[in-house]
Amino acid sequence: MANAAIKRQGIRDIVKSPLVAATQTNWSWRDLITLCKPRVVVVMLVCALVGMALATPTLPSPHAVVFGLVGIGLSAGGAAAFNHVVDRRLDAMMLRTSRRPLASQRMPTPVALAWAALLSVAGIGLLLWQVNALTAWLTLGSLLGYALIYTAFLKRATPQNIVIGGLAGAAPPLLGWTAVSGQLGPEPLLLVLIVFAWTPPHFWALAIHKRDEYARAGVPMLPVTHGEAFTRLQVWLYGWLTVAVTLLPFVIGMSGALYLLGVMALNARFMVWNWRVWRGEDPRAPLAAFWFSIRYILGVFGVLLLDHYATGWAWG
Ligand code: HEM
Ligand SMILES: CC(C)=CCC/C(C)=C/CC/C(C)=C/COP(=O)(O)OP(=O)(O)O
Repeated sequence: MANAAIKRQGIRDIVKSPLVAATQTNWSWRDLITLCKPRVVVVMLVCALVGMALATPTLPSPHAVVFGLVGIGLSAGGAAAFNHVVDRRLDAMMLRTSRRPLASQRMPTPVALAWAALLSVAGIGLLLWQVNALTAWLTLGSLLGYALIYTAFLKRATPQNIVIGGLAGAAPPLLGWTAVSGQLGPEPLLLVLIVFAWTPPHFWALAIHKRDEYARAGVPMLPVTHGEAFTRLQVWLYGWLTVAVTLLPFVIGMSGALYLLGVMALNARFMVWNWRVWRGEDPRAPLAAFWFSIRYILGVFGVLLLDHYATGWAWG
């Protein structure tokens, strides 16, 4: 009886082998959207839009805004789809990611690969054709930075993976800025620095909550390699770094008093959550801090935008 069960299991394994799975077609069009990590990309596009607005004292040209956002969005979606392809086996080992189209084997890998390539070529091509070469090459750098350097190498190699890889995710405000102005400058680099400093508290809060899953899958995230207490301290310290960096737009005169007030209120709540993570007394704090971090980054870019136009109108 036991032998028969083992045989049936074996047959199930053969049926589910990668070769057979590659011919499965029970995926839907919605899976193509899932591959793009749409909610992450939308927040990135908000950051890019703020970069566009801040690049000029007047309103940015609708042409640069529309083609810039579509090009950056397609490229980021393509990068995310490549991440699903590269990580498909790893994603299958973690509950949070196991239902993804490739991890669950409901979509053949070549379909996802073709989709990732199509989005990426369309995105970079559109930026080259309708926006400018600088934005196209910087976007390509971010795409490769996330899809290749972070996903295929850093993620599996070092607990500093998200710190270094965070540079690719932090690029959108700079991409928005160059799409409108065609040039680099200290201001857009400061916007990148804000997202860059925010990434560790954003991600490590979640990684603390998902520590056991990462450990089982063998991914060297900081709570796995250096323990939970050390990671909680890092969330607290990078939280302070983020606070310091978010004050710089006011310090260098890029943003006004409205920004300062807004960002101080956001920083206070952000640090309350990071403090709760650091203390480690509330087991729900890391996940709550992770979700707040998303509202926080939207809030920071929201007040940057509000301040830019409010100050502009006040000056007439
Ligand atoms: C290397 C840098 C980053 C890492 C490692 C990271 C990691 C993660 C992870 C693991 C999740 C959970 C995803 C899920 O369960 O579906 C997540 C969610 C999220 N991240 Fe990040 N992130 C990074 C950068 C960013 C950036 C730059 C932004 C936007 C500016 C961002 C915005 C979001 C949003 C909006 C969500 C929620 C998605 C949802 O609701 O499903 N992340 N991040
Ligand atoms: C062109 C451009 C702007 C590119 C940026 C691309 C992009 C969508 C970056 C997202 C950052 C992110 C969610 C990382 C998590 O990856 P993970 O693999 O560690 O998380 P997972 O386990 O949820 O897949």
